[in-house]
Formats: sequence, C-alpha cells, structure tokens
Amino acid sequence: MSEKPLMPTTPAPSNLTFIAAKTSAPLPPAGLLAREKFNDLLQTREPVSLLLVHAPAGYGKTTTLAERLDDLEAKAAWYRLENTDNDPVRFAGYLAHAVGQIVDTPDMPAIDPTGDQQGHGLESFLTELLAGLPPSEEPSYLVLDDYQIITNPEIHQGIRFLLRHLPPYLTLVVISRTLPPLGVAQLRMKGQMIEITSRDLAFDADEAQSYFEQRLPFEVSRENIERAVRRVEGWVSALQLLSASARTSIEFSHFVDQLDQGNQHIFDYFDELVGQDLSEQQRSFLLRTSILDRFNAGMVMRVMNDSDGQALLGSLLAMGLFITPVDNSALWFRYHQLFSVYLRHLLASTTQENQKALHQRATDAWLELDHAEEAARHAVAAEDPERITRVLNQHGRKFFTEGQFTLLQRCLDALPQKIIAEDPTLTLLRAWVAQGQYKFDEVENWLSAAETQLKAVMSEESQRTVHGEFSAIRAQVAMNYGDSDRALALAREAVAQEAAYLPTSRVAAASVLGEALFVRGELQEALTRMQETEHMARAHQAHQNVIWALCQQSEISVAMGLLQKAYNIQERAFQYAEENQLNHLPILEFLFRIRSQVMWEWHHLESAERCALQGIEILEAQGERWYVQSYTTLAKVAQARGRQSLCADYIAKVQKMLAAGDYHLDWVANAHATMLTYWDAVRDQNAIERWLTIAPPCKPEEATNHFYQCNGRNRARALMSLGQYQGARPILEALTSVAGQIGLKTDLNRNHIALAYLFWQIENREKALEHMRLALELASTTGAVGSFLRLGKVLIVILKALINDGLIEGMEQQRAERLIQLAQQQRDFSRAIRISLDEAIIQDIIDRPDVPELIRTSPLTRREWQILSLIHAGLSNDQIAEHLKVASTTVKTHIRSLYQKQNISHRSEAIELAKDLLSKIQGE
Ligand SMILES: Nc1ncnc2c1ncn2[C@@H]1O[C@H](COP(=O)(O)OP(=O)(O)OP(=O)(O)O)[C@@H](O)[C@H]1O
Repeated sequence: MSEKPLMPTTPAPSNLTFIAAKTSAPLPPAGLLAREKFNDLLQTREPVSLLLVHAPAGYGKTTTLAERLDDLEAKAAWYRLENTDNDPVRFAGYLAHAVGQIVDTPDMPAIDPTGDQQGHGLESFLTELLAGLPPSEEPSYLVLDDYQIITNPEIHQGIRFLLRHLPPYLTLVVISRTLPPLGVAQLRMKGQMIEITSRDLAFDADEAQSYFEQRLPFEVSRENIERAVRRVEGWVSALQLLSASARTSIEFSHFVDQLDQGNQHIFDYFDELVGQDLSEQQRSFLLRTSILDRFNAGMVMRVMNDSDGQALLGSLLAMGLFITPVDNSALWFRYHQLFSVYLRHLLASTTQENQKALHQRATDAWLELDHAEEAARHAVAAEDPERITRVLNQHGRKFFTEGQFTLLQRCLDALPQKIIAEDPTLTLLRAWVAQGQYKFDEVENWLSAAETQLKAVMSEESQRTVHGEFSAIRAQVAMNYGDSDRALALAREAVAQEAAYLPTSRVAAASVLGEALFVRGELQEALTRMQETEHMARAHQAHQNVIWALCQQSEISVAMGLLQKAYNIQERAFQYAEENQLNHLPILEFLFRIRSQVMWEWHHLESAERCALQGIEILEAQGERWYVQSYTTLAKVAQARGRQSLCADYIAKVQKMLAAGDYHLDWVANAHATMLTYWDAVRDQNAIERWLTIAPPCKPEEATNHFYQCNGRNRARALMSLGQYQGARPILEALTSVAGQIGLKTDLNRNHIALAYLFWQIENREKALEHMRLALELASTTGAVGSFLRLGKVLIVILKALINDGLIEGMEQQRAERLIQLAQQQRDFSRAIRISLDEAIIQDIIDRPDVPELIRTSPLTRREWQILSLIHAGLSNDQIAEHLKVASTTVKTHIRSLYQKQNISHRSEAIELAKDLLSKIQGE
C-alpha cells in the first residue's frame, strides 16, 4: 500500500491545516495477509452508496479495507476520524480535502461556521460539494475510519444527506465499532448498502493458518489452528497476541487451552475498552447476563430481575461491545466467548452479585421456554438438587436418547445418591452414563443400590420390570468386558420385556444382541439385528440409538469388506442427523470417525483429516480423553503425508491418553497399529520392544472380529519390525485362517498384505507374490489403498515383481500400477530408503531411457546390485557380509568389480549412483 499524496489544490475552509496522516490510507502491518474473500463484495456487486464495516475493536476493519482497496487498485480516499472531528467545520474541511483526492473538483466550497441554524452550515456546504462533483467518474471510495468517534448529530445528519445524493460512482465506506445512526435500516431494506460485520471479518482456519505460517518459526498442527480460531472466534487481535506469546508449538497449544479460563492480556484489553465508559447499571447488566450462553430482551429481564433490560441491552449494543446476534433474526444475542470469559471472571470476583440466584432464575426462565439443555446447565451451576431433579424428570429421557451423556453426568453428579437410588429412571440414567464412560464397576454399584432400596417399596411385579431394564445395561457392560455369552443371555432377557422407565431399554438390548453377534463373527446375523435396532430406535425417535445402529451397520459392512456399502450407510446416518438437527450430538463423532477410517483406507487424506477434525470439534465439550481415535487418524494422515514431527506429536498425545485411561480394545488396537507403523518408520526398536512387553494378550485362532484381528496383526508387525519373522508368521497365518472362515474380508485383505511383506523379507518370493496377488484380488471389493501404502516403498518392489512375472492382469494390474504410482509419490520419513533390488526392479531400472550409460553397457550381477543397495542403506562392509552371510573378503571383491564397471573410486560415489537409480523407481 502506498501513501497517497495530499492534493495541495484543495482549499481549506476556515484556514484549516491538514495533517497528512489523517487523509492517507494506513500503512500495512508487517506480515499483512491478503483477504481475497472480500473481492466479491467489493467488485462484483452493483454500486451502492454505503459500504458499512462495523465490528468490535481489533477485528481488522481498517486493515482489511485498506489492504483490499489497495490490492484492487481502487480509487480511494481516507479520512481517519478523531474526537476533534466532531466539529462540523473541521469535519467539512477534511471531508472536502479527502474528496479532492479522488475526484477532480476545481472549486471547493467554503463552509460558514456561523450558519444560523444547526446543521444548516454543513448541509449547504455538502450541497455545494455535491454540486461541484463531476457527473461520471470511475468507481471511487471515500473511507471514513473510526466513525464511532462521531457523536455530533449534525454530522450524522450531514452524512445521511450525503448518502441520499451521492453520485453513483462514489461509495461512502464507513468503518465503525458501532452501528452508526445513518438510517442503516432503510438502506439495508432498499439494498443500497453492503455490510461487513465481525462474522465476515473473522479469520477462518485457512486464513489463520497462512497468518501463523508467516509469523511463527515452528509448525502448528491444523487441529490447534482450528481450535484457536474457534476459541477466539476468528478475532485477529487475539490471533496476533497468540502469535506474539507462543515460542513453541507446545506453548501455542497451552495458550489456546487456557483461553477458556481467561488470559490477563486479553482481560487488560477489555478493561481498557469498556472500563471507563460504563454506567453502574450497564456494568451490572454485563456481569449478570454473562452467565447466559445467549439472551434476548425477555431472558435478560428475567435474569436481571428488573424491567429495564431492553433499554440496557440497546445501549450496550450501541457501544459496539463484543455482543453478536446469534442468527439473522437479530433477536437473540450472545457474548463473544473471550468477552464472556472476561465478564464471568469479573462476576466471580465481585461479592455484590448472588450467582446462585442468577442461575436459579436462568433455570426457571429456560424451563419456561422449554430449552432443557440450558436449564440443566444453570441448575447444575446453581447447585440446586430440587431444580436439577425437576429438569431431569421432565427432560432426562430426552437427554439420554440424544446421547447427552456429559450433561446428564453433570446433573446426576450434583444429586445425592439416595435420590437416585429411590428412582429407577434416575438409576438407569446414572448407570448408562457410568457405562458410557467405561466405569463399569460403578454401573453395578448403582444398580444394586437401587435394587436394595426398591425391594422395600415395590411390588414383585414392578421389581421384575425394573430388573428387566437393568438387564439391558448389564448386558452392555458384559459386552464391554468381552463376555459375549453373558451379554447375549442378558440382552435376550431385556428384549423380551416392555420397558417402563426408559423407553429405549429394549432398543439398547437389541443393539447389544447385534454387537455380541458381531464380535463373535456372526456377521450376517449381526447386520440383521442392527437393522432391526435401527427400526426400533426410529420408532422411539431415539436419535442416539438410530445413529449408533447405523454406525454399527457400517462397521459390520467394513468388516465384510464392503466399504462402499459402509460409506452409503454412513450417508444415511449423516442425512438422518441433518434432518433431525443432531449435528452437535457427541454420537456424531462416531460417525465422523468411521467415515474418516474409510476415507483413510481409500487414501482420501484430506477428507480423512477433515472428518477427524470435525470429530474433535464435536467432542470439545466432552474432554480430551475422547480424542484418542481422532488423534490416531490425524497421526495416520500425517504419516501418509510424510510429516514426521506432526505425526510424532500426535503419537505422543495418543500414548499419553492410553496410559491415563481405560479404553476398549477396538480403540487401543487401532491406536497401537498406528504407533507401531510410526516406530517402524523411524526405527525405534526400543519402543517396539517395550510395546511387546505391555501389549494386550492375543489369541489369533480366536480372532473373530476386527479388533482381535488388528490386535493380533499388531503383534505380528511388531515382531517383523524386530526381524523376528518366524514368530510373526504363525500369528498372521492363524488370523488369516479365521478371517477367511467367517468372512472378515477387510482383515483378510490386511493379513495378506502383511504376509506378502513377511515372505518378501525372508526372501520367499513366490509366497510373497501369491499373498500380494490375493490382497489385490480382495481390494477389488474393499477398495483398500491405505493398508497397502502403509508398507512403504517396499510395496513398489513387490508389485513390480508381480507385474513383471505376469501373475496379474486386468483390474488387478491396473490397481497395482496405481498403487505403485501412489507409493512413489508418498513421502516416506523412514531414515534409510529401504527398497531391495529385486530382478523386476533391476530390469525396470535398465529399461529406463534416463539411466547412466555404463549401467547398460557394463551390466552388474545380481550380487553387485544387492551390494550397491546395501552400501546405499548405510551398511559397512562387515555388516553387508553378515547380512548376505558371506565373508568380508567376498564383499570386497564384489565391490571392486562394481566400482570398476561403473568407473567409481569412492563409496560416496556408489551411494550417489544408488540414490539416483532408486529415486527413479521410488519417486523420492
Ligand atoms: N489482514 C491482516 N493481516 C495481518 N494483520 C492484520 C490483518 N488484519 C488485521 N491485522 C492486525 O490486527 C490488528 C487489528 O486490526 P485493525 O486495527 O485493522 O482492526 P480494527 O477492527 O480496525 O480495530 P479498531 O476498531 O481498534 O480500529 C492490527 O494489529 C492489524 O495489524
């Protein structure tokens, strides 16, 4: 951006001296981020008289406008206002001066400061100014910056007059923290105004990423960037503070985490912003309403306990504080999250407000509006068992069917045990919540406490009903303990009985039946059960159960190797969620998670990453403990992209979480698989050895489901990483046999890939190629890609050998070629290039037109090729001898011959040659 020169020809009314900086565009900050998303607004619209940019302080209003107008080479003049510009004479002078910069006006009018009526002087001046403007010109902008400073009604009136009579080529740009009194409502209705608000100005995650990339010397994960943007709601000043405060990616992450509790610098900023200007009444309004996640005038009056709420709200909105409309209706408002944290901090440090009473009033108000979630949150904050029980009696079942477990838990935690034990519904809710959090011992405690309590007061008949419903949850717990026999027996009992307390008990029991069959490997039967569960759940409008049943159907289809079918089922679940507006429910994370797994397998890395990030966003309120699966996916994606340090960060997080919590084997095995691949890539043998000592037990011959299979494969892969192929082989063969018998096609596919690798490593070429061929065959239904690419560069060699030997054709050959291409593109961060020189590869190298001439004219023997690749892998002569099981002197002889043929005299040249040749094959 260049500073525009002041036009000396402009006459200054009343002998005004112009300060150049006031009528120049501001200088761009260092590291200015271009914001092209505003081009549409500025360029493609019909010309309008007013472009209004209004947003709270520090949202980038000025910078964005200056940057865009400059980039678009728009003809623009600036007038940057300050308090003294409330004087109409001064205002008129500067305005005319600014206009003179963009429009050729030979005679500027003079203003008569002694105009006998208020407004007359400025208005007649503006009339003359407008009359002197040329009828047509190229589009131009006149920018009035910091307009909130103007308090003089005469000037507002003058601007309204100006807006009515501006020539079509001239757009007035008003930048303000507040909504200026310029007849905005009318202009908006007439379509004569473009509005840019904090919602538009907020940086999105892509912009924030570019912003941080420019400023930070370290890499920040996409997840952290998205979290930061969410927490600061795209407010650029907070992003700026973040980039100035964090020196490492860990500090960055801590900083973002702590924003929920508050940050002194941000508090100071808000202190300065609002401190002096507030009346006592306004201040009290802000503190009291800070407990609300959103409010309208009615809600405010209830919580404030006085009738002035509406007027106060209006006065605060006019101040341009961090209050934003919740939606386009502009009836409901909320505080910016950081501002709300600040206000709550102030509220907590004052003794003048009775917080408990505020929350109680809020509970009652929300209950009256039938907004159960908010009511529950305030009842918990009020620590009021009577209100909590009231909310739960009215809405507890709904929370449950929606899967609002965290909310339920907060409510139930605040209730005395006795109240729960006396009430079968509350007990059921309590026990389901405990089971959802893997606190299985607690489940039984709650159930038996209630059974004891209820014995004394209930008929035997009623007790039987209660017992039946309790069986549904006991079945689920048995399932989670891996006891599918007991789970089946209990679930059958529960399914047979009508539910009296939780209408969804039978649905839950039916779901356990399906799950139990699934883990036993009875896939078709399990699928049917899950379809039935879905129908039952739909009949009860039990959203959580519908999505759950669909996710399970998808999981079963994945196990059957039908990934496309799984994808379609997921689509149905997404559609259901959309139709019922369930996007905020925690269960949606499950859906995103299984979608990301399919996406990873199909090598759609961006989608896989996006789904994992969305999962994290959904779970933000539930706590980090639940991110394990999402982090695992992000680690897998980082690995597939060859981003080692990012992958290491995620692996470290996953490890920490696994060490701290109890998770289902499904999650654990999935996470371990990724950890092992990572350790193998970075050759961290110690980590793999350590893992083997604590690895979950595995019985490959009983691996009737995907997580037992995965767990078994993990052990085999760990052993292979340590070179213990004979230990790995029986595990993989047993897994393959079970998977084949019961139709676990995806696992079968993965097992064949692992076996191909194993046999390749022990130089059993024939078996290796056979397993790879079978894997490719299965991939025609699974569509698997990710599982192949996980092998790394060695995949290229095996596939080339398969093609070279003519063992595959048609679809399989095409698939193999595509996989080779992808493997070549894949960035591999393992230290050495571990590609062995099979005949197929050597042939491939020799056939290439770009190989050095000597390779063709003085061909190497197979042994020499082998030695060349081992030299390249960094092995010493002794190590090569050991590897090939020959004497050191033999190695030396081969090396001499190799050097002679290729006209080489140093080892470094041999390494260079190998690197060059291999890079042609493996794409690095
Ligand atoms: N596109 C951008 N690239 C880099 N930094 C930016 C960008 N936009 C804003 N900033 C920085 O953010 C801070 C706030 O920007 P700016 O002063 O433009 O906000 P504002 O909304 O006009 O604030 P105020 O109401 O206080 O005048 C400044 O330090 C600015 O340098």
